[in-house]
Amino acid sequence: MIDIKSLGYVRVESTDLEQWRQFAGKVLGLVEWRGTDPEHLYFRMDEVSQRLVVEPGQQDRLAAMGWEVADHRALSAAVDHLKHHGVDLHEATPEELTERRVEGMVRFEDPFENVFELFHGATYESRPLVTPYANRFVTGEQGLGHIVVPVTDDEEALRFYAEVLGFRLRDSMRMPGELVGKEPGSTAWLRFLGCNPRHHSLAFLPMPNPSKCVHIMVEVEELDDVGRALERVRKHGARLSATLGRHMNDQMVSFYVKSPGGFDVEYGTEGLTVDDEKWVARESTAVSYWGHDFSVGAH
Ligand SMILES: Cc1ccc(O)c(O)c1CC[C@@H]1C(=O)CC[C@]2(C)C(=O)CC[C@@H]12
Ligand SMILES: [Fe+2]
Repeated sequence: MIDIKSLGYVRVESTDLEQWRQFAGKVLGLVEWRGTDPEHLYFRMDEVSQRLVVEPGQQDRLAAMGWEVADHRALSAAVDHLKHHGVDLHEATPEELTERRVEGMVRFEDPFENVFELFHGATYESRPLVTPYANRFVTGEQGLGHIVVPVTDDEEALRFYAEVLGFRLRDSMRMPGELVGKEPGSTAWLRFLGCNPRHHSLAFLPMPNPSKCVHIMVEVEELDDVGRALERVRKHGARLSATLGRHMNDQMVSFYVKSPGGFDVEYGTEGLTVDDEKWVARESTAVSYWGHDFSVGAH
């Protein structure tokens, strides 16, 4: 069994760390924090020592997603389960553990070369977080937000994430197959999966993406925090990918902005929380109730 509790951290590879420093701090309102590698950038969103890590690299892309499990027993049960399913595992080196400030970690790839890290025992800080714009992030048992990854086979993706990793299906959206290179008239599925009360922590889009990420979403407590962030997007000349809108499936009010990583960051509030005992997975028939004009991202 794998019992993933939440999306714990995101690691990004960057050709220009200064751009990420400005974007994460000034646009998103994250708090830069000292970490073990002076060449890396570390950002806090809450008490956890590092929620976003930016490492220098040859490309601008997602490096890894960190998924948190409860403790050492949960991690070793997950390792047994993954081995049983034939997943190739890399055990963290002592250096990797030190740099991530976690007690245990294993890394593996899904069938589409998306990099997953399962970890336990992250450090957390005594110093309360003071964000630059007094924005407060919704984290806790809901984790840092959600992530949408690219896949090339929507059936295999659902099998792997639900049957092997234990995510629960929360919602689906139908896309015309020809949009993603399948035969005309066929269907491709966009799936939204959860592992805690957050409506979705992981979603996939059946379309390849060189940045290895479609977007990550961070949630703030107040609509005013979203509005202020939208003003900072303009002020700092960041590119909007979609206008403000309210999603149908998780009812989140959000906008999308281009990050220096080549993928978007969705910045939202009022996301739906669900109870697995009562939840029924359905098919949403629109991206949004209103807004979310993605055509602004084309220019
Ligand atoms: C549809 C939806 C529901 C909840 C979300 O948090 C969410 O991000 C989305 C949109 C997902 C997706 C995207 O991010 C890139 C552009 C996409 C592929 C579309 O053109 C439709 C759905 C969009
Ligand atoms: Fe999203």
